[in-house]
Amino acid sequence: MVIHFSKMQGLGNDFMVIDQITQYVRLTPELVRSWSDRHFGIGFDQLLVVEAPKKPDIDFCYRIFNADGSEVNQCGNGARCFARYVVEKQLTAKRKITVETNSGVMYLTIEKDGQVTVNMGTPGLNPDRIPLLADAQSTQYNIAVANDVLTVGAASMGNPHCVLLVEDIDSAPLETLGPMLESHDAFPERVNVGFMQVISRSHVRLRVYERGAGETMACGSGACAAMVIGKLWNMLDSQVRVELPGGELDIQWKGGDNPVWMTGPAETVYQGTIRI
Ligand SMILES: N[C@@H](CCC[C@H](N)C(=O)O)C(=O)O
Repeated sequence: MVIHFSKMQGLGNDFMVIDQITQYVRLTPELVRSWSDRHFGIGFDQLLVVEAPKKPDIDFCYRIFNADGSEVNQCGNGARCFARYVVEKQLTAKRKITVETNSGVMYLTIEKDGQVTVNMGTPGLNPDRIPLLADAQSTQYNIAVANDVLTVGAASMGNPHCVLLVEDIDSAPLETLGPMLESHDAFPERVNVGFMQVISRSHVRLRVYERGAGETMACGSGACAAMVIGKLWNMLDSQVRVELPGGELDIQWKGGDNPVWMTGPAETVYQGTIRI
């Protein structure tokens, strides 16, 4: 059987995208891992799957798998690629697209310049929603890691994130702390780990060690979570430029129950087929 796919990227966070409307493949963690392998497979951080809507008022269902084969509920850079994919593949002619993920509904808008704006929804700050094992909601949590206690912020953007403030992201101990925090007992569903350097109230630098994928060139939901946490720490304004190794995102959040808005690029790298 031959599967048609697109290879896409948003700020270097790269994806294999498949359409499960006009073709069908039974996805298993083993198959996803074999495709994600950068030496023996196609190579990607996440697999994005386009499915037919299950409800009225929804255009598509959007499923996400990490490189390690785990299925997750959110991918911000992926959402921008998803919007470009369904239009390029002529699955819709709409420029405003409503998609349903396992964690809720997302609204994607393709701008005139080709960038995509995503309504990422309201951040979840309650520990149960993140999920994080903590007695009460707080803007800062102390986590014991390797004979040290780290102070982190935590939020759900549909997926779990924790964020550490660092002086310089280039020298941040991402390779050691990233995996330790990713699978720390305090985060029962594991966590994406952001290292944020605040440059000014409207500009941060960020590196993210992603759950199930390791360090990526950019993490859209991680950029949103970092902005939310930086604003809760009163270090950031409502509109912030988040600079990641792969490029920049514009993130807006007015606080409270307002949604987080993310704008950035998305691009098809090539289209291909693979036999399974
Ligand atoms: N790269 C993504 C996030 C992908 C999922 C994440 N690794 C998780 O496990 O939650 C983004 O751009 O948001």
